[in-house]
Amino acid sequence: MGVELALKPYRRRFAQPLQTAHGPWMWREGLLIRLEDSLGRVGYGEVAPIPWFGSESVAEALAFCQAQGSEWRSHPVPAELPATQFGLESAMAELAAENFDIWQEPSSTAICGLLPAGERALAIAPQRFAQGHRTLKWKIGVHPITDEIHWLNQLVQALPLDARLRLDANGGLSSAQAKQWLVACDRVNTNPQLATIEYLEQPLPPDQLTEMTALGNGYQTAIALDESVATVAQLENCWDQGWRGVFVVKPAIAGSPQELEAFCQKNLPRLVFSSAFETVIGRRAALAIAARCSPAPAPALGFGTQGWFADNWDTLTPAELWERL
Ligand SMILES: O=C(O)CCC(=O)C1=CC=C[C@@H](O)[C@@H]1C(=O)O
Ligand SMILES: [Mg+2]
Repeated sequence: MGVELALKPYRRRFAQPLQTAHGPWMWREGLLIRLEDSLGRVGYGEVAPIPWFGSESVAEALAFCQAQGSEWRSHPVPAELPATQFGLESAMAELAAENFDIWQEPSSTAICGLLPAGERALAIAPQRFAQGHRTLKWKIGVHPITDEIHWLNQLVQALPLDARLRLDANGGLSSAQAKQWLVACDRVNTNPQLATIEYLEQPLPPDQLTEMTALGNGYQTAIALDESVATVAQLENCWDQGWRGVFVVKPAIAGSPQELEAFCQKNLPRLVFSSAFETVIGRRAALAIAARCSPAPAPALGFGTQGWFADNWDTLTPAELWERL
């Protein structure tokens, strides 16, 4: 059965640059995939790489897909192209599914609201709460640590008691700064009058797993790995090295969805699913994986990424988005 593959690269601009310890992110580049079989069934997929997390670039994904031509199904996607593995496998899964369009976007209470880095988080947090989010995520390691810890203390004073806060350092802290942050987090988490800090995400670079394990054992506040576990291979490696803290998983850059689901079902890890700032096409596939891998009660989904771009693509269906490009 012939399956035709069509590709559409895209670029979309953040309304405001996303500030993280990796630096400002202004443009999200990606690649949409459309498959159609001889029966007229269609499947969409998305390649949404994050090269600074270790994935391939859009150019590498495009070169691979174009080089395959009509033979694209006869060659396995190399492990070095995890975002391409996700995109192609998701598109094939949708093509084979009876009807992918029974789609239900999760409610805001099930989604973690994303706050801008810096002091602006103080003004945006109430808006996220008003939108229904009860878990919020704040990027740290962007401004001087004394300023950020000062803003943290203001933020938790302003949040309702049932709020949960995730702090994401994107591997940008030194060991001393990570300890400074964990002291500040434990001070909040031992005060029953304040909101809870759910975890400190990727405090150190991925090559410092031993230090992060020690931090996890030395403080009350949990540590989550993100950049350390970007692919299924890295998930398995950290698991095999004994990591039992939180695993933040971005399905769009993790590689094969089937392999990811197998890892989840085999090990039942403490998982938080996270967006790669993909479009509706990648989002639906990633959230479908999260739904299959997250036993209730699941932690809030790290998919508060809609509305961060300067376009209206988040309001479109996959077919409408494909036609728009
Ligand atoms: O995880 C979330 O809640 C939202 C997604 C998110 O924070 C990220 C997506 C992609 C790259 C990073 O800037 C960032 C992260 O590090 O988790
Ligand atoms: Mg992160």
